[in-house]
Amino acid sequence: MHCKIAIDGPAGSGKTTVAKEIAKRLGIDYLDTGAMYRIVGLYLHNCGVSPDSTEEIEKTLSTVSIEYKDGKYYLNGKQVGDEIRTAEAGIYASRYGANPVVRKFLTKIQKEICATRSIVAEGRDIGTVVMPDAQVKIFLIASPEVRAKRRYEELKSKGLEVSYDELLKQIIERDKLDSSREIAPLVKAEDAIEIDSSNLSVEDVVQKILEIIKERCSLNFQKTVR
Ligand SMILES: Nc1ncnc2c1ncn2[C@@H]1O[C@H](COP(=O)(O)OP(=O)(O)OP(=O)(O)O)[C@@H](O)[C@H]1O
Ligand SMILES: Nc1ccn([C@@H]2O[C@H](COP(=O)(O)O)[C@@H](O)[C@H]2O)c(=O)n1
Repeated sequence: MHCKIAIDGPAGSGKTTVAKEIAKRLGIDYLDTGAMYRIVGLYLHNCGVSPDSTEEIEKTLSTVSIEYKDGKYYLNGKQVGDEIRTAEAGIYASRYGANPVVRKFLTKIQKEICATRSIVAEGRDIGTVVMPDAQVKIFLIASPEVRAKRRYEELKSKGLEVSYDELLKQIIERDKLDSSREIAPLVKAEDAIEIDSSNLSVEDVVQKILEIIKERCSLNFQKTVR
């Protein structure tokens, strides 16, 4: 039986870092659904389509293909790079991600990817919409200040000129957009376990989640989990 692990939470709480590490240790696939919203948000923005124009979005997406193969994402057959990792792409993802047509388009693809394998999927609505039947649902949080500081360190380490105050403002804006939208808002699933990573190391969080997975999934841990 496949083991489905859903990790939801706000920007910068550590979902990607933790999900990737858990997938690696268990030898299963990992899906970053945020990357898919970033791809679509950036594409629609660059096409000059307004986030509110459902008809135009529908028409534009009818010629778009998003694929996921071996941990890489492809837009119309071309592999996507770091251009989706900017703060601006995150804002576009949030803005267009509130549109029902965008959510329907991406949720269908995400469900298809998750249906056929054991997987760790991370995002905002995995435990509530994409994989409501997941055996393990984690709601990973951290204070906005801690998340902004982490993002600041991360972007600085990539040589980007960033302002902590600006990042904090963007994180608070994205939190608001993600949790207040009508469709598939960022909300803790009833059966999700909340973990506050504000004062935990990455390893602490990974170990906590692996313990929960061990209890609920019959994956062969002997050979994979250290
Ligand atoms: N527990 C932690 N302690 C310290 N740093 C962390 C922790 N978890 C993640 N980080 C760091 O914080 C930054 C953001 O982490 P990550 O990208 O995994 O967050 P995220 O929740 O996926 O964010 P987003 O939703 O915006 O993609 C990364 O540089 C990561 O290394
Ligand atoms: N399942 C998801 C995942 C992401 N989003 C939106 O995309 C933005 C970027 O996500 P990151 O994880 O890369 O930060 C995010 O702020 C959400 O607005 C979503 O709606 N559903």
